[in-house]
Amino acid sequence: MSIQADHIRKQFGAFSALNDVSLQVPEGQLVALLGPSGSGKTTLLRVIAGLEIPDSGRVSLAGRDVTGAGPGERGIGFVFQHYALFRHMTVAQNVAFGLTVKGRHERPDRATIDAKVAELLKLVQLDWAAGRYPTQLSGGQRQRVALARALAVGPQVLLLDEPFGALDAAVRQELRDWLRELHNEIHLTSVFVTHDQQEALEIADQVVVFNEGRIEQIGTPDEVYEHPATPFVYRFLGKTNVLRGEGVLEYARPHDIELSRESGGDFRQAQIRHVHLVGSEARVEVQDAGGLVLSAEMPKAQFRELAMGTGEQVYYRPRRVTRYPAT
Ligand SMILES: Nc1ncnc2c1ncn2[C@@H]1O[C@H](COP(=O)(O)OP(=O)(O)OP(=O)(O)O)[C@@H](O)[C@H]1O
Repeated sequence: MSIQADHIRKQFGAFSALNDVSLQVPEGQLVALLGPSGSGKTTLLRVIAGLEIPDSGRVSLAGRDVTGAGPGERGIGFVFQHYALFRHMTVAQNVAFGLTVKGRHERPDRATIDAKVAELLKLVQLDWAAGRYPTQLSGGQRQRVALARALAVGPQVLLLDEPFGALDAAVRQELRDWLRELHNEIHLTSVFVTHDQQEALEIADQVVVFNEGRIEQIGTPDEVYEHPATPFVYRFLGKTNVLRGEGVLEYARPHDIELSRESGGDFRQAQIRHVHLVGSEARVEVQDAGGLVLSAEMPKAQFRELAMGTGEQVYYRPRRVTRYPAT
């Protein structure tokens, strides 16, 4: 089911949480709402879900205006950061919950529910855990149960609010890859909120970048990363070297700062201030004669070839510079 939000405004008292936000999610896409804390991502998700009524604007699902419809009438599944599983129910009972509480006429029979639960647990790779209780599972496993539970009622749209926010880095990465694969399999129109750039860039079809209740840019991960529309998007999506901060703004990514032992061409002289070796990367901080401090990143092997260390003279050149008019 496609989602369309048109000119949404939402105030909380004098505070403008959403300020004329418009967004289109084509059927079957996985879209990330990305932005700093308080920028309005969750509010938009709640407006789409019908948990929050916008002051003005329109929400349509599959072309049908649902602005005034309650959450129950929208065919939406939810997964939140804090997996609200029922502790006294097994995994299978948790997944079955949405089906068992349906009205008598809509409720499938027991055998159909059992078959659906088995199918969903297989989908989230937890068929072995059907009889366990939530406390006997890891955080990542619980989040997969929450997802299976959301899918059980056959939603047309899935909304995820920081679904992996409470988990540690390795589990996050694993669930991220897994969610992308799951999405490739079931193609359910999905919107997820995150403040993690990497997460958005890695798994979304489209990334929507929020800032202070407005959308700064919408594009594929490659579009927003390679061609950030505004200085805010550039800075939010990765480490930024500010080559010039007045008049015209000039930014460069650390991996676009080239270092050399040799002078010449457009290389400028600098001194190495720090070297951090992190995993397979070398992060090198240099300071040039004008006092400008820059961060350069390269594969460790490449840095070793330079055979240089802290305090030594080096030459640098930004390979790629992005310019914005100063506002
Ligand atoms: N019910 C409410 N009453 C008053 N203010 C609210 C309410 N809900 C949200 N806000 C405010 O609206 C702003 C946007 O909140 P929202 O939750 O949409 O941000 P977010 O981008 O999802 O941030 P986070 O990543 O921290 O969840 C915040 O400043 C928040 O304090």
